[in-house]
Amino acid sequence: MPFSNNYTGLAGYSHEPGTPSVQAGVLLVNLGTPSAPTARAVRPYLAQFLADPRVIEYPRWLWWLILHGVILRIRPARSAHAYGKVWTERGSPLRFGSEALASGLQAELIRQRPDAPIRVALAMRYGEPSVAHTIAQLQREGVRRLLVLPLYPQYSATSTGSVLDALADSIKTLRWPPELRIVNDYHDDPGHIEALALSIERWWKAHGRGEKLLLSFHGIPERYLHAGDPYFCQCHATARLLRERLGLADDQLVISFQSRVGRERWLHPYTDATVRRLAAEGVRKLDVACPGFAVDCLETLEEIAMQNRDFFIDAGGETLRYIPALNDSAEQVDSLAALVLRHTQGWPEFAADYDATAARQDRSDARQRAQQRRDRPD
Ligand SMILES: C=CC1=C(C)c2cc3[nH]c(cc4nc(cc5[nH]c(cc1n2)c(C)c5CCC(=O)O)C(CCC(=O)O)=C4C)c(C)c3C=C
Ligand SMILES: [Fe+2]
Ligand SMILES: [Fe+2]
Repeated sequence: MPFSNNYTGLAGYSHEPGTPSVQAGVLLVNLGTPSAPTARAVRPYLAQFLADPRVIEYPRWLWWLILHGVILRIRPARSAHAYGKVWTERGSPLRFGSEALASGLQAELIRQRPDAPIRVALAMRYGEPSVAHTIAQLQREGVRRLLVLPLYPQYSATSTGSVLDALADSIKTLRWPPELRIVNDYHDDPGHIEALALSIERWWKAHGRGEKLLLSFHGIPERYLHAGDPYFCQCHATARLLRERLGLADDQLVISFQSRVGRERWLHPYTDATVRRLAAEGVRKLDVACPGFAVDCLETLEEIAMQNRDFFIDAGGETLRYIPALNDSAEQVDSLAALVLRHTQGWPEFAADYDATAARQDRSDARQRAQQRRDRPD
């Protein structure tokens, strides 16, 4: 199957056989998204997502019955309708946003390290291109050291932990896996906080400021917090650091959790209840940002910018303005490039005295010798 990421043809990387290979790679991983805004396409996506034991911690057989007996009969059509509202001619925002970010990061890493650039690839936890497929492709291109960077600033077992499962499964099928490093989270990375602050300030400069800033994070069942998931605390840490950096008073910034699924209690307070409460308390102009999402997606563009906007206005508010995710902005590209360079420090190709040109020649000679050995008739 051809490699489907459409930004792989960037300057500096030719994938023709016989060209010098790269040694270092970064694998960005995002959640994944359906291939079309139809119930037919949403169903297998939801089936894979919601069958993940990291996401739904219920007794397997009981959950299987509920998932296949109830949820997969109702939810695909409902979700497809929601996806239809945010779908564009470029496809799903999560997909093209993640691809644009990967492409921007690739260009920046080539700019910063022209002698030993790091190959950037994007995989999806659910759907295509899968983690396993993308790692196998990177290996064919000569990547021997790989930094895995899940696009989740805050660690949760349901999101980041699940990417680690996919990574572990992929490794099982490889005879000689690459050397691995993993970014567990970057919720308090100063460069990331600065990127968030700059992008919010840029937005305020263009549109003016609302009365309050609401930070809405994706929720998880509260039970997972009590079982030790650090996600809730990391969301609060991100929010506090951002509040301090923006110079906001305690009561100017509000935190809430969105996207609840099912009847169990999730992290509190809920976003829908919060926007209604703020309207009832007299807030007229509310700004909302979602710092837990690296790129915009259904949960920000439909749930916040449409659904919760309606809740706010129905409860007496005037305008709810959604401040876009970092997406492929220079702020995010720069902060992730810095993060990548920090996490790959000490890799031989980045040592000060490393001769990239000579090393490339060595590798290409070695590959040629290996090819000749393979071509030799036994
Ligand atoms: C911070 C990232 C995320 C966490 C944590 C997370 C937990 C989580 N999600 C569900 C169920 C659903 N999430 C859905 C969409 C969705 N979730 C995230 C991120 C996190 N989820 C993103 C980026 C998206 C958008 C995907 C897109 O295509 O744009 C959906 C699908 C949409 C729908 O049917 O509403 C479901 C379902 C659970 C149960 C959970 C933790 C237990
Ligand atoms: Fe989710
Ligand atoms: Fe949602």
